[in-house]
Amino acid sequence: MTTALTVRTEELSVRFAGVPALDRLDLRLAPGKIHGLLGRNGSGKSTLAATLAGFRRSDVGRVLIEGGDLGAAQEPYENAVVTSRVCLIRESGDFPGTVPVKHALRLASALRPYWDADLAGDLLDRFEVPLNKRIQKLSRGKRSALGVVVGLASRAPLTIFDESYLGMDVPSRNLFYDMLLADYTEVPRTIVLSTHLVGEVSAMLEEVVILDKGRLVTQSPVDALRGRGASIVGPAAVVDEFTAGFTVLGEERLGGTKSTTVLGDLDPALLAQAAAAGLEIGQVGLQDLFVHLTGAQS
Ligand SMILES: Nc1ncnc2c1ncn2[C@@H]1O[C@H](COP(=O)(O)OP(=O)(O)OP(=O)(O)O)[C@@H](O)[C@H]1O
Repeated sequence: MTTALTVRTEELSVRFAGVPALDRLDLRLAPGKIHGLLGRNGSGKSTLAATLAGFRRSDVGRVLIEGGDLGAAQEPYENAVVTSRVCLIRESGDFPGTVPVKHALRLASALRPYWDADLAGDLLDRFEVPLNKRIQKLSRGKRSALGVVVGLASRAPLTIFDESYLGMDVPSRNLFYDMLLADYTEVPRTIVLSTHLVGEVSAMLEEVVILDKGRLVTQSPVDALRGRGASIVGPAAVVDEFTAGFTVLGEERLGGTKSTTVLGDLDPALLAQAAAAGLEIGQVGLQDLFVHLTGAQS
């Protein structure tokens, strides 16, 4: 049984040729949760993932990892005790291309103190990754699946998937999400899913970190974030009247019925007024909030 790790960053900045990819980030990733690391292309997700995993050094500020069998806070960079407990899976795979899959698995099992060989075998079967094929001969999707197998079977107390599953087709991604949830329930650990496919992963996430141009836009439990908006459904004219004055995130129409997504708190008096007017109030989708907060186009 592994013990989940806590991650903190203090004023974390990483620059490339003087240009900040991460700009003074103060974060805390609570242990034993599934965190979404969300941001548009170039927002700094991969840089943050690599810095948390100790692949990259910070220019200013620091990353601290603590809890579990690590105890007191330690920095991951050039720290083998920490990095053996942190598994970062990137889309590139980071595997040597010339060796067969089974060699890569042997290497992973030697490096990972919580490796579960039975789980690795089961996942390889489910994703149909051939053991004897050289990694460079695998299709992009199967290479991604190998990354996912290693990431899950490592059972690392901090596991980060940096868009590692994007090369997989939809059925394989759905299998990944199912296997991740099942194994996380059995062996809770701190999971970070970096993605811009917000709609696909939103049901799994407990907390989100949203980055934009290297800056922290928000860090929040998903429910609290969803509570920052609402969808109002009902006859179009009534919806329009009710939502006048709110910031509108999106609108959809089906015949005379309209659904408008708004930002802002709806207090109990307003909710009662909406119900009396025959309107239905629902939760706002994470994707809509993400688009609004980052100025992205859906
Ligand atoms: N090795 C590098 N050298 C120079 N600039 C880099 C390097 N890696 C990242 N950057 C820059 O840092 C910024 C953040 O990039 P990063 O890859 O972390 O973003 P991302 O959110 O993961 O993007 P994507 O979703 O497109 O993968 C970008 O402006 C990128 O061009």
